[in-house]
Amino acid sequence: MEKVTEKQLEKWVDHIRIYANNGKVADYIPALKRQNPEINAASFFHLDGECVQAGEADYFFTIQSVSKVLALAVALMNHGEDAVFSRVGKEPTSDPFYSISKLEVEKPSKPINPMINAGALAVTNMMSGKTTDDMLHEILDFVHLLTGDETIDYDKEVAQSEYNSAFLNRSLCYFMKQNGIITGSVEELHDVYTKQCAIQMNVKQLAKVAGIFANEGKDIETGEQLIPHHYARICNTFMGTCGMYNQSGSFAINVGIPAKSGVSGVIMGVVNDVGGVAVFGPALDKQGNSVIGVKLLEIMSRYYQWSIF
Ligand SMILES: NC(=O)CC[C@H](N)C(=O)O
Repeated sequence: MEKVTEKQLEKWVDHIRIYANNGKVADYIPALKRQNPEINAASFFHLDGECVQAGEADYFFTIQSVSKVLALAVALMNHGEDAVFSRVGKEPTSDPFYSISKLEVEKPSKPINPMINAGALAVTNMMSGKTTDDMLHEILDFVHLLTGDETIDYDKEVAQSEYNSAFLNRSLCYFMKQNGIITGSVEELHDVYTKQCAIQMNVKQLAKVAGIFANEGKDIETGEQLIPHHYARICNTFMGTCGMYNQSGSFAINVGIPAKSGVSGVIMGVVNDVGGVAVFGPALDKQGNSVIGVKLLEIMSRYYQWSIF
């Protein structure tokens, strides 16, 4: 298969810039509203270790919902499949990521999957640490392990801004607490969740993380199994079926790779046995996915024939 070259990537990133006009920066988290819609960046991490990038590849953004995949991997490694899936389902949904409706109608009342907010909150509630700091560090330590970069931290301003305004997410938690899906303090859970969403990375670091999911959970340089293969597969499957929220179906048709987006405007994509891709551009479509991110992945998938279908 032809390799992704920096020259080609630069050409595409330049070409898709204009599509940012079709979207809107997320504004329900006040600190995200300030993001510049013109910024865009992309990176591809090949499984032979070569990393190419284009645009503002050193720009740090918060990973937001991409953290849902990482927390899920940690929860699976800590507790195993049965425990995790006793608290969260495995099915896709046509509801938006912040929806509460299925919690009320589904019996038993567990969140439909771990890629929507309710499911992710239930997963974060499974971190083993005793204090909120320990819980956050389980996720951060995992990010450090995958990237090999211990300087990665969270953006305090974005975390605080979401913490101050996340009333809908609190409602999801109270609903789940009433139904025995989560335990403990809702405020403490929010403290951890908003900080995990505010973990800061650039596209190069995130493309490397995606590369590990594309490499059966193994470190790209050393081959060390960082995530058990079966759990990496579960994460990839969730990305493939639910990672783009209620756009996962059309994304599967148009792109056809496991991917996870976040409302900051990031998308992480997994090209199995080939490499990991990360794209950033803060203007979002109606479903909350980066407009230029989706566009770029459509172009790349078509050109390199990445679709798994
Ligand atoms: N789609 C997203 O990226 C959502 C993440 C965001 N922190 C929230 O919970 O609303």
